[in-house]
Amino acid sequence: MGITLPQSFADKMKRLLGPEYEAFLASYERPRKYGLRVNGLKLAPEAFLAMSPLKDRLTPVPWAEGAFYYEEQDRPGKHPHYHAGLYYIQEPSAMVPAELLGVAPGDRVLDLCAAPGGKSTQLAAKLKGEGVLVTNDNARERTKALAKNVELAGIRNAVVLNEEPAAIARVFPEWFDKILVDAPCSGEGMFRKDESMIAEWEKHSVERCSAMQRDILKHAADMLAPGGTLVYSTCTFSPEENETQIAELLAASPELEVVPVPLAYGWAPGRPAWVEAEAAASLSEPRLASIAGTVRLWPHLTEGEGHYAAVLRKSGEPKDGSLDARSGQSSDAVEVGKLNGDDGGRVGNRRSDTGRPAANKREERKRDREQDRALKSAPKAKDFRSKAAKAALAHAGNPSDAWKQFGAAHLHRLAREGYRIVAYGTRVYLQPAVVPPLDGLTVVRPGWYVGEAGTYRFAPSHPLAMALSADETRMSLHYEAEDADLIRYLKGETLHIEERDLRLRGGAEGDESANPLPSGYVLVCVNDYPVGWGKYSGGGMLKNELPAGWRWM
Ligand SMILES: C[S@@+](CC[C@H](N)C(=O)[O-])C[C@H]1O[C@@H](n2cnc3c(N)ncnc32)[C@H](O)[C@@H]1O
Repeated sequence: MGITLPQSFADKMKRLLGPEYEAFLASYERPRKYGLRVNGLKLAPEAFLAMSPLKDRLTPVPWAEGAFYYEEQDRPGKHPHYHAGLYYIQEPSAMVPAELLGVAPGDRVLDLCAAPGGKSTQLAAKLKGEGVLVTNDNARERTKALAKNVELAGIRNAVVLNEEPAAIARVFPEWFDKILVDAPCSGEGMFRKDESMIAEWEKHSVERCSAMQRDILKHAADMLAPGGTLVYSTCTFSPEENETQIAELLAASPELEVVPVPLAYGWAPGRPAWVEAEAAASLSEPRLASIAGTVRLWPHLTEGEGHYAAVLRKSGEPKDGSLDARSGQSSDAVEVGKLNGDDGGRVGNRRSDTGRPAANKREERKRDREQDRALKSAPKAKDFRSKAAKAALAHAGNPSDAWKQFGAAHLHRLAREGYRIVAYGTRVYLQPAVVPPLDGLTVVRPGWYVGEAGTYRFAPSHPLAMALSADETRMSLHYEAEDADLIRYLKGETLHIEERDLRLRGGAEGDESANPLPSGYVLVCVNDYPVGWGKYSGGGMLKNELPAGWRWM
């Protein structure tokens, strides 16, 4: 066998599994499974299959919407479709918890232990842009990857936090319809996927993880609205982190009950008999037995790595009646706040985030300088903007106005209902209107980061580009995935374009005069899906606006 399991782990599994142990052990001889999940926020699985070079090599993961197994050599992370956020690479078993949560458009959803964001992107796709996703991780560094994945996936209705669950519970008591606790765990189910997890396991004991899980679950239960659903999941086998956690939660929260997971695809029932004695004694016989309704994914029985999941429901009816009724009113109110733990809407843009060698960064800076020089010497298009439009651009001071002016000039029928504009300094975000004040919380993203208001111009953000559709912009440029110019764009280079290739649309709110094109921001797309902004000022040269941290390396 390629993998050497820790002896104490092997002994424990042998004791737990009895005659099944040999089959379990044999699963370590088989290759791990690779999965990707099509981003339903951007396109349907059929549309993806119709254009993907992988189409004949993908086979469906039966338990997740738009999910497929791929082969190791396919390397889907190295393709323009990946840079357009058309799919997320995710281990197939890890897709189960978000499927079990039953999220529907309009729900208030919390992903409490979310980084790097695989399940958040899955949950957001189920919201279809309606309702809100609060996504959190208590590890500051990890929230950078979380925010970046939220933005790559084009999620508009997410708030990203970097907090302990107790602090979030103070702001959101009984507030969420759906909560996912994908808990930090000892990772025993991941030994085959990632051997470094074995060393991690030796560091993070089952006992230490159990204590963390108990604390997280307690606060999660406090944040669940009456009638709401909570899914608890781990990627470990140890009963202390699985069935025992659920037993303790049921004992502490009489209003929670297990919703049995239907068994299919080789999934196996949870094991009430494995609950530790003290926890078992604190439950009535039927409540203890109900833990059989939780689910175990064993690598020898199903096509994925080891996982555990439990679905729990809180008794009672949702407080304010229909979820739709609570979806919030649109508002133009501007809130000016300070971003705690601010990484400035530039997660992908900060040098320290890239983890790349200094030589690469020097090259990038050199390329940027060359690009600026080339653009300065290119012939300029006539500036057709009216005097009033130019004056309006020097808005000096109000970030909200700057955003609106940008919208009038560059966007086309962007729906804004259900969002409020929130300004943190000069940065502008659109926040789902139902979100309460986030005072006292470490906020990584208070909403959809749409751009930054400078004194004379509004710079649209990369996350704005990633969450738009081409139809919502006034100018877009479309490439096939194989086009060498597209790869050059993704590498940060200036492009030479034919003006006639720009696709133009009318002004926002019917205002065709705001900015007679072609001049200004262009949404660059692979097929119909955005990969970033370019800036066109005539002369056939498109300035590359892709932030350094988002480029193809
Ligand atoms: C299994 S990972 C989450 C994976 C993630 N759900 C995904 O699908 O990409 C568990 C996460 O919990 C975070 N975590 C650990 N303790 C936490 C706590 N007390 N509150 C919130 N998050 C915590 C860890 O930093 C880690 O990112």
